[in-house]
Amino acid sequence: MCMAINTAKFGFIKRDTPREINLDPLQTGGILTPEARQALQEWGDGYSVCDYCGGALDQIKTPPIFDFINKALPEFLGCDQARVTNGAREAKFAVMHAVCKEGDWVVMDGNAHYSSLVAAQRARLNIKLVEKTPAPEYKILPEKYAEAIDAVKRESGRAPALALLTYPDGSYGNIADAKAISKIVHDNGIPFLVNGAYAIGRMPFNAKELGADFVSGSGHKSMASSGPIGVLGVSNQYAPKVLAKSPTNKNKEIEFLGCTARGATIMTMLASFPAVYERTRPERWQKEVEDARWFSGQLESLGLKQLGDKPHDHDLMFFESMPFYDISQKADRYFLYREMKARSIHGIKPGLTKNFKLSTFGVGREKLGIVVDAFKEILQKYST
Ligand SMILES: Cc1ncc(COP(=O)(O)O)c(C=O)c1O
Repeated sequence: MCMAINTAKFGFIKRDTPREINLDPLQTGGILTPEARQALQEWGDGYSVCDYCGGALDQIKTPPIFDFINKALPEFLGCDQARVTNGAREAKFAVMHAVCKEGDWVVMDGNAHYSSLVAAQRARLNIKLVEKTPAPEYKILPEKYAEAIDAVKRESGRAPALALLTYPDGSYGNIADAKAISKIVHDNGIPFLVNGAYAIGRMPFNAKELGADFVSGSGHKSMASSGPIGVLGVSNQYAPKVLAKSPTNKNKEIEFLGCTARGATIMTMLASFPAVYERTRPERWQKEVEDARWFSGQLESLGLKQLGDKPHDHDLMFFESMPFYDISQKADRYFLYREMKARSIHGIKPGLTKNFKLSTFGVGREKLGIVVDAFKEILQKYST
């Protein structure tokens, strides 16, 4: 018998997260520009971008998706060709699936995001993680790629089919020497994928300068876009494999199942692109780095400890926060979340007190000062 579905809890739902100040690493670079917010409303109907379809997403001339994907995006990424995907993970999977075969090995940094591992597993690859240095730095050193490649050769009798670097990584915001890693990887005849989910759209980034054959980026994480959307850059050398077309449906690229971000997501990316392009200029990024370093110094003066690269070169930072952990032993583990929420500051996960990640991207010195004061007030309140 068919039961009637109770729909009472669905329909329009207001988001109640206080967002006066947002420090959530997953969100700071994805906050929409006013133009993207407008685009969301304008292009929100299903396949809205397909009014004048040219047979494939990247061929649509009106709106100017063709120009974005085939002209602006390759230039922005510093690579020969580009596509949009449904996320950084889909870009990584497309590369792995196209250039590796089942049972091959992929070498990736020990700070790699879970989505890199899952993408490799979905492509039925074996994974060798490149060792990181111990706490508190957790650095990825180029020579460790050589060691991991040699280990794969020894254990499997063949070279890895792909190497991946997370640039920067999503835990500590560490920026490894991609150029040096690229040289080692290429000297071993291995193609190189740089996952720039936290770089592309935030900071200056150029695939060719880093020595990458492929790059992946995340629109919802770093390009002020409504998710899910990502970007993929590929060199001409590997484009025939990654962008191969279907023998039956000649317009459709196999790795993207024909078309990817075909609606409001791509239109928010286009809408934000002028602002995103501007914010990645070196002088703008330098200000972000200075803000991050200032914030790190302020928190350290309160007894917290920033792990990872120091001085830090990115807005994503990991803090060990023992003073808050000590308070949680007397109060409860949600006290910090509650106190921050009461001040309309979002970003520290509920229940975390011993350590947490934060991002200062786009927050600005004034609001970062408010956050520092909030931490001070909370420490004082519970010390009495
Ligand atoms: C370093 C890194 N890469 C990739 C991803 C996944 O990005 P996407 O959601 O665009 O697939 C994340 C998500 O947190 C990440 O931290």
